[in-house]
Amino acid sequence: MITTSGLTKVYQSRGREVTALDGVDLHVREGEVYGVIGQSGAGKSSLIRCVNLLERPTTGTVSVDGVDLTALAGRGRRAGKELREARSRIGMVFQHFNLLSSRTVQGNVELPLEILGVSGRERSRKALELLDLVGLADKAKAYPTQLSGGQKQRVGIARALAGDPKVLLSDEATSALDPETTRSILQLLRDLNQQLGLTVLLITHEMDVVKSVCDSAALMKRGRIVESGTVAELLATPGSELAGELFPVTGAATGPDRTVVDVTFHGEAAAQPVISQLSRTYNIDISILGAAMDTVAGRQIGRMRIELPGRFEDNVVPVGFLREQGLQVDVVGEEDTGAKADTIDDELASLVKDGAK
Ligand SMILES: Nc1ncnc2c1ncn2[C@@H]1O[C@H](COP(=O)(O)OP(=O)(O)OP(=O)(O)O)[C@@H](O)[C@H]1O
Repeated sequence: MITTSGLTKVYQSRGREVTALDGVDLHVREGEVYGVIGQSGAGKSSLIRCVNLLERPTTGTVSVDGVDLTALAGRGRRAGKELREARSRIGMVFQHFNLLSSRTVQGNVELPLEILGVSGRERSRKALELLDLVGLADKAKAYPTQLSGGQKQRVGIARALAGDPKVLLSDEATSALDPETTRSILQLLRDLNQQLGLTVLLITHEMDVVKSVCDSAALMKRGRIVESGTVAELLATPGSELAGELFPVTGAATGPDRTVVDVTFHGEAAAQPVISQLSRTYNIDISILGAAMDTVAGRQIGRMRIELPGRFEDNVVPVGFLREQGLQVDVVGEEDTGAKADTIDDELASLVKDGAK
């Protein structure tokens, strides 16, 4: 739904060049909620502003719903109209809401419809329908100053939906809100994503935002995307910084001759009682050193750091059992996990053969 290829943005600032985007390739699938996370100055705002061409990229292309927006830009009056039309199908939600204080709530939602030339009656019908959708049907005649931050953002979202967009861009939409209001706005974005099939690209500096609503995420640093994928893919990537931050687990071995293992659960495996099965099958005591279980984008997912008695060599079979259950297992402190994994497979194979004999 959204693709950027080799996107760069270089600003000229007081006689020197600032590279805000340095070759960004982004792929957002239709119907997903995609989060771009990064620290201040990483280039997130520049990226989102280049996606709807509020900011013209220095090089590279942006296409949204199959339309190459960069090709539409700067081709005289007619192309300008095409670009405006394409933009009207991309909704945008801002951190500070950007509502007009002189207009009522309904008037704010009607504004983009006025620009699109929609008739008065139809504008009013559409605005009231959208206000109902975001849970503000009773605030149509209120003014922005009479609303809470969360309500203002709901108006901002209703306004962003006025042009029936297929894509919603969210620029730190919850950064100015308290945690509870943040949750309700994120839930609204998720509901709209599901009810309307809306594709949502959001930028944030808060990992909790990614955790609670995103299907996929990308980590930005110094104008580049350094990691990206679905949450499940990220969790399955050993050493992924995003996965580590989404599911931080800590805890050190409680003594010598212990094996510490990080187990990541997702998909069907998350619902199975694997730890108790492991304990019963091999008659071993298992200590949980740390855990982070959560529902991410509606799926149960998590990570647990457990400790098994004995050295790694003594735990080859239990570790193999966990892997057989479809879990991702990383042995903490084992340097060459790839080689170890092969060793485990070989040893398991020979154990199975021995058993058959
Ligand atoms: N209009 C501009 N002129 C000059 N430099 C700019 C401009 N806009 C952004 N920059 C610079 O580009 C870099 C990336 O900024 P950007 O706002 O995209 O990052 P960000 O990740 O969104 O940060 P924040 O979360 O603080 O908004 C920064 O070094 C910033 O100073």
